[in-house]
Amino acid sequence: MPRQLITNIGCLANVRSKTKLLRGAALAELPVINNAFLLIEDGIISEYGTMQQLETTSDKLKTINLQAYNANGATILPCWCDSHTHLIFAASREEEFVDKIKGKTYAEIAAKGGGILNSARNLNATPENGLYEKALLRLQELIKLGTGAIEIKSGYGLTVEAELKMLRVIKRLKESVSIPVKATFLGAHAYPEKYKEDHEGYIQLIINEMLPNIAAEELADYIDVFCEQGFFSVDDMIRICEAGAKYGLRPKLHVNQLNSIGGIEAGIKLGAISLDHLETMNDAEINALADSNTIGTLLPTAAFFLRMQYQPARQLIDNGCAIALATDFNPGSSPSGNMNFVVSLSCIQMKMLPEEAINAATINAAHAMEVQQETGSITIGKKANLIFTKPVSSIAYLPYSFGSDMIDKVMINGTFV
Ligand SMILES: N=CN[C@@H](CCC(=O)O)C(=O)O
Ligand SMILES: [Zn+2]
Repeated sequence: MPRQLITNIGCLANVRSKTKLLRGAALAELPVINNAFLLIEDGIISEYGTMQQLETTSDKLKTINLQAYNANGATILPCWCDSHTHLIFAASREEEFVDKIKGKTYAEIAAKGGGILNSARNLNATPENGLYEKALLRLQELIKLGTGAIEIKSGYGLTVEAELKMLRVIKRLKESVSIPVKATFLGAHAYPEKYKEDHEGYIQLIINEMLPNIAAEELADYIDVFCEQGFFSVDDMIRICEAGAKYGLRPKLHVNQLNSIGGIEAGIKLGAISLDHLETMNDAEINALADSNTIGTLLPTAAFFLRMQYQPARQLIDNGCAIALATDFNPGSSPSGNMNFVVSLSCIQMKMLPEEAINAATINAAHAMEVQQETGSITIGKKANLIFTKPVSSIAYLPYSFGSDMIDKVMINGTFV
């Protein structure tokens, strides 16, 4: 691939010489270079600076095989990293959406076989190829919306075969797209119908059947549990994560979505890389998270779609927690994988500063899926996974203009998609 020189960048945002997880006041610092250039070699960022510096130190850039692209004043930022999705599903669930409009709660819908079990029935009936085709289309659409790294969970299978099927689909996606993809095993998403009265039996199935098979095929990077009243208890979560740890799977966990039942404290003790959702947090839990190395991943579109209280982002940031933002893309509680909207919503409803939201959706989110050495900032040696915006008056215009498509082009590994 030729070397690419991008010139006349109005604002090159999130430029960092070092990769570091951000917390507290540092989350609000978004380093930028105005009137910048960027050099890409073999899809990797190799140099950047001001246009003035380019004119004075341009010897290296005068060699042959240089492809030039004039950004004409566009803002360029690293692609979004979406560190929490349920991208593999067989069918949408808009009938439940209408039921909710008519007054049913998430818990009521789940209790009568809707929700996760509805998705599991559909997924079990869908062949692997069909699931793969649908998921690939969704993923290609998300990349065009600026997503340059993604985590995808299983958890709509809930049988040995169907959980393996989902994870095999994720493995195929890893091979088909050129962005980093991480796979999380979420067999403990809900108790399936067959094990409604035998929770212990299902936990045994996860530990003794699912996990060994997943490990044998090397299908998962992480393990997840939906720790919630009516789903998996804290003790269940501990047992399942300890079993996952034997196969080297670090936890990324669903906790404190509806109720605070001890998932934060246990998740931190389990060494979770991230604790996700966090709509319901008390002061002690916020302090415990702040004192830990675990990242709190906020999923504001799930709160938006379920008409719940938003995550207490201000309190979390002001108390020193490291936070990331993600879409939670799934057919039940967040049927959108649009990170641009997540960033807007975080500013509008959770009072995050635009700089905080952009950092939480890029560099911190990259840490929440351990791709921070590959992407998440404009750093020499990282992938040229970049968002080129339409003309904007400032960085704040991006979240401010919610619902408008402000992306002009997306580049993945140095190639426009
Ligand atoms: N809360 C648990 N799991 C998903 C929702 C799953 C569903 O409703 O299908 C979530 O993260 O919101
Ligand atoms: Zn989720």
